[in-house]
Amino acid sequence: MPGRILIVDDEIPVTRLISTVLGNDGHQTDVAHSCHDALTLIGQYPYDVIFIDIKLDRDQGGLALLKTATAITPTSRVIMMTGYPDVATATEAVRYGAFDYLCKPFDSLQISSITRHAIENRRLQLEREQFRANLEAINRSISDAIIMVDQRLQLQHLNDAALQCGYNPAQLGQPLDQLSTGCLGSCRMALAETVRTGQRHELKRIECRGTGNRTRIVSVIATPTTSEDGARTGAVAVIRDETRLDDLERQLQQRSRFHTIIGHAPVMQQLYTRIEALADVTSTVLICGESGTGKELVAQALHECGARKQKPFIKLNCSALPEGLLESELFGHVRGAFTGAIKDKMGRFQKAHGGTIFLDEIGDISPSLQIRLLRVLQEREIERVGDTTPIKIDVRVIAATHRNLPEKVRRGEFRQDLYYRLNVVRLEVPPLRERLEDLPLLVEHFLHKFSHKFNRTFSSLSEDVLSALRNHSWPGNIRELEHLIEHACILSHSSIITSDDLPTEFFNTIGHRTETSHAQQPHATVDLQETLRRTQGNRTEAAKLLGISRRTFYRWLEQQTEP
Ligand SMILES: Nc1ncnc2c1ncn2[C@@H]1O[C@H](COP(=O)(O)OP(=O)(O)OP(=O)(O)O)[C@@H](O)[C@H]1O
Repeated sequence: MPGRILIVDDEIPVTRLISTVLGNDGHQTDVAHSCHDALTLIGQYPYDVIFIDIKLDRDQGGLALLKTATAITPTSRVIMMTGYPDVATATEAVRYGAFDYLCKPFDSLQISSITRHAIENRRLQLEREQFRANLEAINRSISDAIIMVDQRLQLQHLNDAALQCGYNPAQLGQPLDQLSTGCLGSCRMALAETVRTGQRHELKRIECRGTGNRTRIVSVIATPTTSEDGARTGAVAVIRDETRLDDLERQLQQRSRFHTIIGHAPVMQQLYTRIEALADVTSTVLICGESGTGKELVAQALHECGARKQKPFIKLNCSALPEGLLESELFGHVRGAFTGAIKDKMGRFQKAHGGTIFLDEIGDISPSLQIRLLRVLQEREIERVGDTTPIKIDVRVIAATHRNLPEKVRRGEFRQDLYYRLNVVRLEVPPLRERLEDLPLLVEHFLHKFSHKFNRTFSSLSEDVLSALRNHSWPGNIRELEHLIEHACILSHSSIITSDDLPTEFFNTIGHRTETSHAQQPHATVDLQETLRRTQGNRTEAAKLLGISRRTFYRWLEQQTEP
């Protein structure tokens, strides 16, 4: 490989010889006969090789030039020449950075060979440096943290991203087990494991507490490193921040519907997870929650999720029937058991055999029925009314109540032993006011439902209605919302539900704090007559102009015209 070479010697025959030989080898050569000339040339061009005579300028001037030249152009390979070789000078020259040493007299073969080696050596060094620079650029630019250790588990390398994981360059050379990054150090454990076993070690989606207060989700892959001859040299860990991916996946996994239950609020996600976990648990489940929160839907989902889903799901509202009738509904009766029992009747427990029975409003059953139910739950067998023959049943019992059962137990109105039997597993269904973020989703669901039912299209709610809904306290929960939307759909003349379509009572309910609460009273500064004049008597336009509903406008108008 041809190079550019400087030959520095005050002996003209020497410079001529070298120049001729190297010129013949295809190199480009420059010659200097003094230190001064040499430095001028070195300052202009980074030579591949520089030949310097040690005795330059009739002194040891060559060594001084060597020092200066290697400082100016550190990658140039300097070959020292002397006619009086001795070990001390050679050692000194190498110490100052000379690449090699040539003793006079030398022949053309020696010149060619030493130059070739020097150029090759320089090329390799430059290549290595370029490689290192590239590697560093890559290291800096990638967002994955990279941590390298040697076989003794001493920290060898960190990239910029590793600083985010709590490492810092001052720790280089320190043993891993003495490093503190303010976390559990899972990545260090992975590295140690890889060094110990020589195997790749992977940790998926673990928490990384690194710097700052933000906990990140990261994946770690530790891989063994080896030298060229295959000997193990340590391990490298790549730590990838997957927080965003994890968040997105979590969002994707968040369900806005579970069986027939609508809702994507975090409390609902927890509920869905619990329902799934309980799907095949045979223990009694007690579903608690205010009226209208969807307890029945939860019971249904529990049944649908489990292995019994092909079998019957039988429900019974325990507060809907008088005691005698309820008893016969639950357990069945035989002909003649009581007046009017003209034939045998199968009870709901028997009908639910193999499946699930859902006992709604369990808190309302009478004390005598409580005893009978307790026995059924304990013995898993029933006796029909008017018959003492026990009948085995295989039924999963799900009960629900909107009442405070512990309070009823405390007051002696509900048997404690039955409460414990029912309360083996308990599910709480949150009230709507605790998951108002689900309002738009529920509204959309019901608009869709009533579009279907009334064979019309209800697409949305006006902004003021939506904000009124958000400010309502929802004592009747989702049932109340469902009825409200149904009412509005019936009254609505368009596909958009406005506040005119809502029942007046809705605006009078406690907890309502919206436009309508300020709409109860016309603001003193609002001149309705003036607004009407501006809209040429058009009341709808006037209401719009004031940003209130038409109905509110009428009410204000009435109030302002009252004597
Ligand atoms: N999450 C929900 N998604 C869709 N509809 C719901 C939801 N929760 C309740 N509903 C609807 O609201 C109404 C009342 O629900 P459900 O009967 O399940 O409530 P509940 O808690 O059992 O009431 P109660 O205590 O009065 O028996 C039903 O029409 C039901 O479809």
